[in-house]
Amino acid sequence: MANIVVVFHSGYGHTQRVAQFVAEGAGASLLAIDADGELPEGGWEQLAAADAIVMGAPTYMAGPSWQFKKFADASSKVWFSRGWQDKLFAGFTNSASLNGDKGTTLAYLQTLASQHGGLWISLGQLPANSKAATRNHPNNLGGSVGLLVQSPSDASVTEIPQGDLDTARLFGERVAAIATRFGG
Ligand SMILES: Cc1cc2nc3c(=O)[nH]c(=O)nc-3n(C[C@H](O)[C@H](O)[C@H](O)COP(=O)(O)O)c2cc1C
Repeated sequence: MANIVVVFHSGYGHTQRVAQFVAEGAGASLLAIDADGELPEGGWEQLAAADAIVMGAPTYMAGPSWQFKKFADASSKVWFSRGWQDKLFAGFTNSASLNGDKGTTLAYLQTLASQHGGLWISLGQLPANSKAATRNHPNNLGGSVGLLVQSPSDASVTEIPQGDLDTARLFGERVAAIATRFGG
């Protein structure tokens, strides 16, 4: 079975719930970036051993949270030694608005993976964008580069639209299937 790590930051718990669904689908371990932008002890070693790294962050002001960015900046040490070269990568973001400029966060995550010499796994799901489509349908937000999730601004962590959570689980399954194909 492939060794997949979901590394994420979540300020208020919503992105953490999404990370749990991705991890469930992928059979992955969760690695949380804390409120100071730090990994727990052994976190960097866990990432070094991973076949695939799924990166997740909430969208704050049109980009990843500063805690995620601190993690990304700290990964420059790994970048320099090409430690993540040819690993599989994927990414997700969550924000309050339907759009909310999530695209810039995903583009950032994809670019970060590319700086590390990684291979990017896209979402791989058709959008549910017909008149009949609802927020209960997978990929109702129409992502392609990665997973998009909306947590309405007044929603508790248990009120994230089910279709987005289903999208997250399916995305995790895709990452696992591809990692296995790559020999993970
Ligand atoms: C500082 C800050 C900036 C935010 N900026 C955006 C934004 O640009 N677009 C958006 O749709 N939501 C924005 N939000 C809403 C969050 O993305 C949303 O509440 C998300 O669910 C938070 O995830 P978390 O609970 O994992 O921290 C912002 C929230 C905060 C605290």
